[in-house]
Amino acid sequence: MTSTDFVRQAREWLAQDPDPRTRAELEDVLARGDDAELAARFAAKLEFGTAGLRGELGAGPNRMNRITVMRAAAGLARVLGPGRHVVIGFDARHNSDVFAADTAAVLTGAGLRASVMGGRWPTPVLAFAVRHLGADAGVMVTASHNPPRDNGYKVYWADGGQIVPPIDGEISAAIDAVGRVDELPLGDDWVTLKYQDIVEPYLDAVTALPLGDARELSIAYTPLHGVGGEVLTNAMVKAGFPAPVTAPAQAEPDPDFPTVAFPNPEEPGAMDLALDLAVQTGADIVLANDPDADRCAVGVPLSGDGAGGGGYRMLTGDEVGGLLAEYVLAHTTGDRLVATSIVSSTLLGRIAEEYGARHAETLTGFKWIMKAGPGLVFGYEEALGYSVGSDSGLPVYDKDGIGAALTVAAMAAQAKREGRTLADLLDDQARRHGLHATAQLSVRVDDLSLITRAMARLRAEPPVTLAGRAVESADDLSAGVAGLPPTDGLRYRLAGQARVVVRPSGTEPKLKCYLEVVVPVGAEDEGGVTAARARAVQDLDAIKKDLAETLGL
Ligand SMILES: O=P([O-])(O)O[C@H]1O[C@H](COP(=O)(O)O)[C@@H](O)[C@H](O)[C@H]1O
Ligand SMILES: [Mg+2]
Repeated sequence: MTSTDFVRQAREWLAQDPDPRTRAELEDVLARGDDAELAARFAAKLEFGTAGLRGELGAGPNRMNRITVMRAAAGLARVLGPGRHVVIGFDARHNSDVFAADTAAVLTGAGLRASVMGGRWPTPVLAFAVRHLGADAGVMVTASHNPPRDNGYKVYWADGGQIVPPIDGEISAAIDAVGRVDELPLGDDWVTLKYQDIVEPYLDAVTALPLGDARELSIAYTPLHGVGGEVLTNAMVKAGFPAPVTAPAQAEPDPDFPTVAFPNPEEPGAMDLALDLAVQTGADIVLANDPDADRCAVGVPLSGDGAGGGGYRMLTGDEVGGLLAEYVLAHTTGDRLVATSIVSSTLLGRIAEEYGARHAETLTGFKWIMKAGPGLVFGYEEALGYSVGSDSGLPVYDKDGIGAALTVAAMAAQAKREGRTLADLLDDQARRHGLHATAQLSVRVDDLSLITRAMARLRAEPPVTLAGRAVESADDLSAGVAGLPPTDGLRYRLAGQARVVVRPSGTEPKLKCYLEVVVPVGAEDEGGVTAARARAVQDLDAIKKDLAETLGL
């Protein structure tokens, strides 16, 4: 396409854009004759990725804006049809409330029913609401943990899980068939859901999870400037825990996330304030939610006696996933399924076997984990996402940072009562199954083509060894392996039970490499778990270093 085509498209865009800010921005791009900027906005469009539509705010189909959102809502309306009921939630990001109202206006204008959250509540509240209200679909306006300039649109179906193929494709096709947004009929008769209509029932559901009866625990917490604070605190108090001490500078929702480079507990530095707070208050554990509170990060004291004076370390999502899996399996009965993604730890399979439960692996993304099969009582992924269930099933068919935080607190309080810590429970698991240690190498790029080229290079010249370990097998996930749908990714199995998966992120301009090593735990007089941990760190670092060189990014 030529720059003249993009100029024409930009003018058509301007003629229907209801937002004066994006109009002014696009007028400026046109006035400057910035062809590269026009192409970045008009040469592609946002597509449903790992977690719905997600992208930078701004004018054009490849950006999040009122037109993109109204078109998405119109597409959704066409697939669902008149009379159907959609629940809509939104976080505290720039324009999230406007996008939620636009969605409700388009849906009701098309003859559907819409219920809109009356406050900026967590994503799991929306996921819960879809099932609780018996709605046909849900929309959550959020870009989760992305930088402040981004926003996004998660779509849920009647089962309360995020959409997967073929429904996402049907909605995309319906979006493509939408004409001008200024010709869409708009309604204004939607229902506003109050706290007691939906957050209260959500709290009833998550506090009904098996949480034991130990409650003595001091928690340092941060919602990372997102929407988790109020609901998490209320959930903890309702369950009988002391209210967590929250990092004051990050307690209230703020779309600019001023104290962190990236509002993602996985990113370096994001947990600093919460970790400082834990040291000051001598907390037993550190908890964090990502800004839409569907993720949960956990930190534990470094010193063996559980006192915080020696500082804290953040657990990996796989460590928390392993602990939660065992907790859920110990508190449920019957034929149970636990699931994780292919980029997460293989330890889950071992734990499942120990408890006589079934185990499944899915593609990355909670939308897939929730579709793992019947009898699912627990799902998790390394990216700090967990859905915790009980004998009566899962309260939320998506990851739930609040339900996970409650369960982690219950586990930590029970351990504390027994004079132990979560770190001790991790050591127990390592002794039984070998130390399964995971790490991530993630490279952020400005130019997405660097990722495409790196993947192509790996396919053309697969590594033969990594950190001195032979690559025993290489799977190209784009061919669809082990019955999984095809996806862009490569999986290497290395000598000595190590594994590496490389894939482009579906939510951010990043290439992600997921590493796992399994280190046998020797006798205590040979150093036991401590020695195995030291060895795992060395092994993971060595693989990371070699991989970084191989990628050349
Ligand atoms: O943003 P969230 O918290 O919803 O999290 C989303 O993105 C994560 C990272 O995905 P990717 O590796 O493709 O960037 C996924 O693991 C997760 O399932 C998805 O819901
Ligand atoms: Mg999130």
